[in-house]
Amino acid sequence: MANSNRPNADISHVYRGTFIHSTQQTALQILEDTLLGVDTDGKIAFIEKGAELNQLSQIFGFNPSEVTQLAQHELFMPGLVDTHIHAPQYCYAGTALDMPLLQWLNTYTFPVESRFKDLEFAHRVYTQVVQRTLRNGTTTACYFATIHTDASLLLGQIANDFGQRALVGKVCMDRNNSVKHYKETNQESQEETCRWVSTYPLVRPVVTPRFAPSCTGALLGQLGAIAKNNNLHIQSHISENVEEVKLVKELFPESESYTDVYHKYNLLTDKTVMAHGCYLTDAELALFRETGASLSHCPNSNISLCSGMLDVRNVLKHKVKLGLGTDVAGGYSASMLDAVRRALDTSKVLTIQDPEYETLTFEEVFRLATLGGSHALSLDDQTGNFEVGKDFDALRVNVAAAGGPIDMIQCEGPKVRSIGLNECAHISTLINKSTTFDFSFMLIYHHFNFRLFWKNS
Ligand SMILES: O=c1[nH]c(=O)c2nc[nH]c2[nH]1
Ligand SMILES: [Zn+2]
Repeated sequence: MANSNRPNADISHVYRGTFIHSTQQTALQILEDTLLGVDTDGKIAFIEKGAELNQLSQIFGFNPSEVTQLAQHELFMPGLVDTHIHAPQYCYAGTALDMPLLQWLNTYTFPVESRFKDLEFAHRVYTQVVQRTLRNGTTTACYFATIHTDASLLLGQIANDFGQRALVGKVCMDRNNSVKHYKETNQESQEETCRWVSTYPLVRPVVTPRFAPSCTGALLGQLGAIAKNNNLHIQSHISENVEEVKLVKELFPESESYTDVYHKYNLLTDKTVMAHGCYLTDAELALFRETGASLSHCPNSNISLCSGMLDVRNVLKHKVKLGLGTDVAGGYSASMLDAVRRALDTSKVLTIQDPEYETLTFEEVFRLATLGGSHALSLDDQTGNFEVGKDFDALRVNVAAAGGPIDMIQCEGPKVRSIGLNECAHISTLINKSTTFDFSFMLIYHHFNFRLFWKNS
């Protein structure tokens, strides 16, 4: 029995069945007939083989008859981590994808985001995006809100009330020549960011310069200082599209690169997550590695806005922390399952272009959507996989749910012990299972308390 267990823990729940997750060493580990104990704080107290039941029940003082046994077609996987999503943009997700980034922002995004001054409207959209992402299995989300502090506070409150682990950023921008009413003065942006970070005790506030083109150097510097003085997370966008990279060169001629702009203003730290990074050079990736900053790969958005394709293999080679993001509404789907599929598609397109290119495996992308995301957000001490001491932040997936999209097909021959993407696979596969979320799925999330959500919602 592993000596990392916590025998003094008060056990509130014990589960027995199949658990799948990633570790640093193994992209996908399938643990069959496994026992997992959760303490009264919602933390994992032990993970052991089913055969150890009697011994564990004595050590931890629980009754073996109270163990929850998963059915044959069920499993637990870690909650999905969306490292980059714009909550206000959920209201137009799936539309308005007919322009490249900078024109898209001016034409659609800024006018829509300016409406979030209206708290009633914000409440409606934010409730929907939190409910939808939870139903899709996203137990941790790193949100961009808008420039409006009160509406951003509301998003944090809503995520907290629904039990989603959320990092939320009040967007900062003191530069916007196209939609003039959707920007702040430098002073407002600074003062409102300070109000934002000091008001919210429950949800982690993130310092959020929208991206270099919408902030003056002065504001970037002030935000870097606020983050440093309060030890806060930072999020922004970087090197998403060619025109944007060119614009940054023009706006910040003194900087060596786009990455250097953020670095100069102390915005690259081990609590920074930057979305996209499609056009980062090796030298810029080395700077990410050096500073501990991470990237959020948002493949749906990159394709939908015709921005580019991230070379994930190269990012991993540079040992830069990497998670996946939906980037709603540049990405049209609020599902991390979709992000997994698009990440694989992009990797395969890179292989089509260059047959020598080492395509990502499904297992590697599963890890990006779970452990990789928690690592990218510096939350890997709390979530991302099933390790003793972490929160039991899990999805209980039932592939055989009545009315679900998966057909269970009995077949002769060797038992297939794998998970994958294909909705028509012989053996039900994990990612297929996750598409049953709306039908069958029970989300168990021990964040603040033990809670159970959406059984057969
Ligand atoms: O995909 C994106 N969505 C946005 O809202 C945004 N703002 C700056 N850069 C951005 N990229
Ligand atoms: Zn974005």
